Amino acid sequence: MIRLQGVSKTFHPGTVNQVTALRPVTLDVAEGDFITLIGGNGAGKTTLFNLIAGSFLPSQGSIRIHDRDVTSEPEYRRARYIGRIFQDPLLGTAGSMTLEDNMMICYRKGMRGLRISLNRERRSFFREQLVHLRMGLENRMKDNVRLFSGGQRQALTLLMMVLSRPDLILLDEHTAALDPGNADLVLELTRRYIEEYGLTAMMITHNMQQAITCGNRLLMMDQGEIILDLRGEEKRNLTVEGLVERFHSIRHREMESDRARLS
Ligand SMILES: Nc1ncnc2c1ncn2[C@@H]1O[C@H](COP(=O)(O)OP(=O)(O)OP(=O)(O)O)[C@@H](O)[C@H]1O
Repeated sequence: MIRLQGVSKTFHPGTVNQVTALRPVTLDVAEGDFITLIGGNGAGKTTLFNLIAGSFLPSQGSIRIHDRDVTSEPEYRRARYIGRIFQDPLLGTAGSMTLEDNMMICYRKGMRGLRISLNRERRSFFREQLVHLRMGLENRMKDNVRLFSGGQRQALTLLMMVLSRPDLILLDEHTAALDPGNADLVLELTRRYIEEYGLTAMMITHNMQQAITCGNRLLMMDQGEIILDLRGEEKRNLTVEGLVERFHSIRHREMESDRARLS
């Protein structure tokens, strides 16, 4: 479904500020893959997401999605079929609009631009979807979203993204800014939606246990390279200690200081 061929990114090339954020990466993502992505600070995870989402152009290489070369397609066009959720729960919803209007925008996007309006039938469909969040939001459809908590907004962002029926979802530490209760809830919803709708997803996390338990494939990055790509039995049998050892045997050094945070 996605093919990155020799994709790299160097910022400020030829200057004293030159940074190689991503060394040439070749990666195939299959339809229905749920990939967890881990790695220390500055490993290149967000850069990889930015390149897939089209936030900037690669220095080298090509990106194909559904067999179409999208290497130079701008971000706003890719946003039609790529959904992205960030750490900041305020980014995914429009705070000054009502909950039902927020949902309608995404629903319309999922209908690929069909001119549809918010009627009784759709309101009741939205209400039904909100009941599944178990946050009581089905009774607050006329409230402005800015009144909601971070956890409620992130759960809503997730639901709205599903309504927009993206081909690929990019989750950039989307539970990291939430309190533990809400983080668990949003993660559980994420897993449920991905499974129920057969979504293709990539999720950056700093939590190694989460990376091991979620998804069907795990990538580990370090210094702009993908150093591990595990799936199937190999992924299922992973432990946090095993992963730390794999890192050590590949890189011949300890995992950086955030090892505690990683585990
Ligand atoms: N726009 C930019 N300009 C210059 N350097 C950048 C830019 N974006 C990222 N970098 C650098 O590229 C490297 C990789 O950064 P990236 O954000 O992809 O890492 P990451 O794995 O997501 O890290 P973290 O877990 O800390 O968010 C870092 O050295 C970073 O400082």
